[in-house]
Amino acid sequence: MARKFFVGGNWKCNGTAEEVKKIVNTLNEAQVPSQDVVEVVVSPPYVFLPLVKSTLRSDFYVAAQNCWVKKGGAYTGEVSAEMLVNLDIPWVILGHSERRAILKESNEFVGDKVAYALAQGLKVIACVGETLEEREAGSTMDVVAAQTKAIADRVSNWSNVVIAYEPVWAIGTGKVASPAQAQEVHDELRKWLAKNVSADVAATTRIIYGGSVNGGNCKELGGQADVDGFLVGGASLKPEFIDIIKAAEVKKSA
Ligand SMILES: O=C(CO)COP(=O)(O)O
Repeated sequence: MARKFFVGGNWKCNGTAEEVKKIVNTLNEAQVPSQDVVEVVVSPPYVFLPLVKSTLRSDFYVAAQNCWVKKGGAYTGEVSAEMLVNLDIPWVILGHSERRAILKESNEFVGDKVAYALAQGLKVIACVGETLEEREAGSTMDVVAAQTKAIADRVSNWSNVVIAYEPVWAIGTGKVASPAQAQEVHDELRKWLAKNVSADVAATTRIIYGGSVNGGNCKELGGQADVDGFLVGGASLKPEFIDIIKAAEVKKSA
C-alpha cells in the first residue's frame, strides 16, 4: 500500500532548551525502522524550532504547531507560513483541537490556514475530531465531516496533507479510543474523501490517530487497516516515543 506510516510528536507548549536537547539526543541515538517504512516528524514550540532543526537527525523532520492564516504583516504574536518556509521547516500542524476550543478557531479559519500553508509549500497535518458530548450525541461523523469539508472546499491538491483524527475526549486524558473506535472513524473519513474529493485522494491520504497513544497501545491501534500512524502528545516527550515509531513495523508485516 502506498500510504507510508507517519508518526508525529506534538510537544505542545512544553520544554526548556535543556529538555529539548535531551529529547533530541534520545531520538538521535534511537534505532528505528528506515525512512522507507516510517516518516517521523516532531513538533516543538516555535522558539525551539531552529534548535531542533539544526540538531535533529536528518531522517526525522520538524513541524510547527501552528501558523498565521495569510501573509505576514501587522499581526502581533503570529508566525507566518512564509517564515516557516524561510527557515526550511517542512511541516505545520493546523486545526489542533486545543486551538479550536481555546482559541476559537472555526472550521473555516482552519480551512483557510490549511490552504494558505499548502500554497506556500508547507506540508500540513490537519487535525479533526469530536468532543465527548458530540460523540455521545451520535454526531461524531457529522462533526469530522464538517471539519474536513472546510478543508476540502479550499484545497485541490491533497498530496501534502495528512489528516489527524484526534477525538477530543482522548487527548491528554489517558482514555484512548479503542482500535475499533479509531478504525471506524478512519474508515468513515476515507469513505467521505472518496465520495466528496476523489477515490485517489481517499486511497492515498494518510489518516493518523491521536489521543493518549503510548508505547503499550500503539501496535494494536497501528494494526488497524485505516490507521496510517499517529500524532502523539504526552508520550512524544518520553523515550517511549521510539517504541511508537517502531509500531510502523506492524504495517510492514501486515
Ligand atoms: O493532542 C494530541 C496530539 O496532537 C494527543 O495528545 P496526548 O497524546 O497527550 O493525548
